[in-house]
Amino acid sequence: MLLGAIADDFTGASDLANTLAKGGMATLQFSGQLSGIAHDPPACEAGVVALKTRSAPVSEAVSQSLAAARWLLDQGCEQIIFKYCSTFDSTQDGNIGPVAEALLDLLQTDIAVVCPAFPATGRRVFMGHLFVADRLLSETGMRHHPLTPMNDPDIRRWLGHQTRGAVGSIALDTVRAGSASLAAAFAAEKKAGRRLVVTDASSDEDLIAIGRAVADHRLVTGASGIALGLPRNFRARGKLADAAETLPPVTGPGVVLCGSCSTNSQQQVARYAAANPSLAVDPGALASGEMTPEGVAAWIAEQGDNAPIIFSTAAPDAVAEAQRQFGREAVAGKIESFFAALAICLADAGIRRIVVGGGETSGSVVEALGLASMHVGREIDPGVPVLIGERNGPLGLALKSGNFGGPDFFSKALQELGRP
Ligand SMILES: Nc1ncnc2c1ncn2[C@@H]1O[C@H](COP(=O)(O)OP(=O)(O)O)[C@@H](O)[C@H]1O
Ligand SMILES: O=C(O)[C@@H](O)C(=O)COP(=O)(O)O
Repeated sequence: MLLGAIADDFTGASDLANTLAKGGMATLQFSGQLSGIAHDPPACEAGVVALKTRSAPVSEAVSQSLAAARWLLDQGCEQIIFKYCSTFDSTQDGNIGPVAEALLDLLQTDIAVVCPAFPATGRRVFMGHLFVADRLLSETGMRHHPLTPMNDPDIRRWLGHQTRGAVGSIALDTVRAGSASLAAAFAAEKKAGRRLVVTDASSDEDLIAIGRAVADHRLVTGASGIALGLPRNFRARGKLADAAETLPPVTGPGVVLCGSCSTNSQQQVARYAAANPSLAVDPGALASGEMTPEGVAAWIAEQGDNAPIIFSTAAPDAVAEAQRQFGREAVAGKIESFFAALAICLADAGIRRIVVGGGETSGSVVEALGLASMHVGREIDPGVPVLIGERNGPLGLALKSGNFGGPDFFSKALQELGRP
């Protein structure tokens, strides 16, 4: 393993794994529970460890990230990526800053880029501010996120709340001024003691230039865009086999599970539910025991050939009401546990294709299914690849970030999982 990554959620991990695989690296996605694979992981050039630490307490996020990093170093990784969300999902108390600083300490290094840009999905950083399409982050649906509402688009300031040390920055003009200028800017930040450097990027070319500039950095942090330029650094050193991997199609019954409440997911759910069997998860019915995973699995078994969708997706006022009634973490946990238990019932009853909406939701589902490692296949929509794991035979998954995917994503993903 040459390049190791730690992702703070599962959709983020598959987004990054997709970029590395498209860049020509033989890539595997591992689940955070490393105990099952620790001694004998399947061979790969890039390994992405998916954690569920985005909304975990800071100390847990740090300790799990360090454990994953140590494991990746033991596998021989020369560089570590810390992958967080392209909308920088976090609170003022963490977790991006504390994890990044702990990784700098572990790797005994004094500099790391911070760049959440992912232009293919409209995320750009300019003058330290994060934009989603033509809006500042704080003016998008991310201000209503159930767990990490993002109200400040200035990544330098937001990260500054989370870190012990001062945060540096490099502007787009410098990124575009050529590799010598960029290298000098990183050197200047390092000399000034600013270890985490928010770096502007607006295009794939910017990200490739940054990738070249950080070839010798032990730690790289960002969204999946930051990995665009990294595979070529290893290729230039003659380290990649460049062997094409094609995955077999996964046929068999399918299901869509969506726990994301993003604006995008709301539209995708409405579109899919209009043409397929659908069931809304009611937090109150979960709390009272009226709705159970077994009951819903039985309902799914009665549906016809069209893959049903089960969703807790709701508009911000309904989410706020459920949170007021049950508590923010409690209701999220209840819904995640429900999807996790449901996924087990379904995978053991013959479902072979599972499309999941939402990062936290995906983490619960994949961890519950006990999928230690997954192969990365073709891209379905920007940032979302086909994944294949093993549970009673091949199991095809697509883990969709709340904000990703076109309006017909769910039908497209089910089709792509089954396509040769
Ligand atoms: N109706 C709801 N009310 C309250 N919380 C919800 C509801 N539906 C989902 N959630 C919780 O909101 C969180 C959504 O996060 P996630 O799955 O990561 O989606 P996204 O990818 O959009 O961020 C999960 O913890 C989920 O359990
Ligand atoms: O970088 C991104 O936007 C995604 O890879 C990501 O992290 C997804 O997180 P969720 O939106 O919570 O699924």
